[in-house]
Amino acid sequence: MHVKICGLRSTAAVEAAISAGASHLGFVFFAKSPRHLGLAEAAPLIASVPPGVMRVALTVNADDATLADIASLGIDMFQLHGSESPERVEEVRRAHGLPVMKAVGIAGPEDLPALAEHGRAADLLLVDAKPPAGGALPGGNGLAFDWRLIAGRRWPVPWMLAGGLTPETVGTAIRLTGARMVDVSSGVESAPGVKDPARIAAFISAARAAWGL
Ligand SMILES: O=C(O)c1ccccc1N[C@@H]1O[C@H](COP(=O)(O)O)[C@@H](O)[C@H]1O
Repeated sequence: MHVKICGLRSTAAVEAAISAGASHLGFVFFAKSPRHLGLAEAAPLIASVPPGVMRVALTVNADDATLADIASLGIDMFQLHGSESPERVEEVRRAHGLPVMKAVGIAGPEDLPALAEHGRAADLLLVDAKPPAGGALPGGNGLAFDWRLIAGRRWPVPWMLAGGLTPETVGTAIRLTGARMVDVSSGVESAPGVKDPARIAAFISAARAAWGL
């Protein structure tokens, strides 16, 4: 069961995600996001995560000094959510010795080749909706894409489905795409950056039901 709850900013939200059974917790290091954490805010949250739950640091086109500072907090994986090339993904994996999940935005069939390209460099793909042109955030917009575009497709590495998922839609998304891993941020919030424990529990329960667990 692989469910990532992203954009956690408080102890209560971290505890809610863990008690609901999340496998991955995401922490956002991107100043323009309502979910952004500074290093000092993130440190105690990351330290409170029990062994066995993956601590994922989301960054957007970050440089190596920034990535090193974040890695020093004790994370398990980077989620690169900017316009990083496959070469940059490979460089980050080597420089920081951590697995990398690369987000790829999908709006139409023309976006699908990027998944195969990044699948040759990343450890994991995050198949997300493409952000609106000129939008402030490259993700976390609560936008879904047409899941039929990826139905039955496979890539060289494992992949996680994201983009506008909610407790109400995640079951259909899993059934249509065959996703074995899902990721959510705004769909389990009561306001931007404020996680709702009841929606976190409902999301994980709906995903489990779709997987027959
Ligand atoms: O959550 C953010 O603020 C964010 C900022 C910059 C890049 C990515 C971000 N979030 C990620 O986007 C996807 C989809 O989010 P949503 O469920 O549609 O809100 C998710 O993986 C978040 O990790």
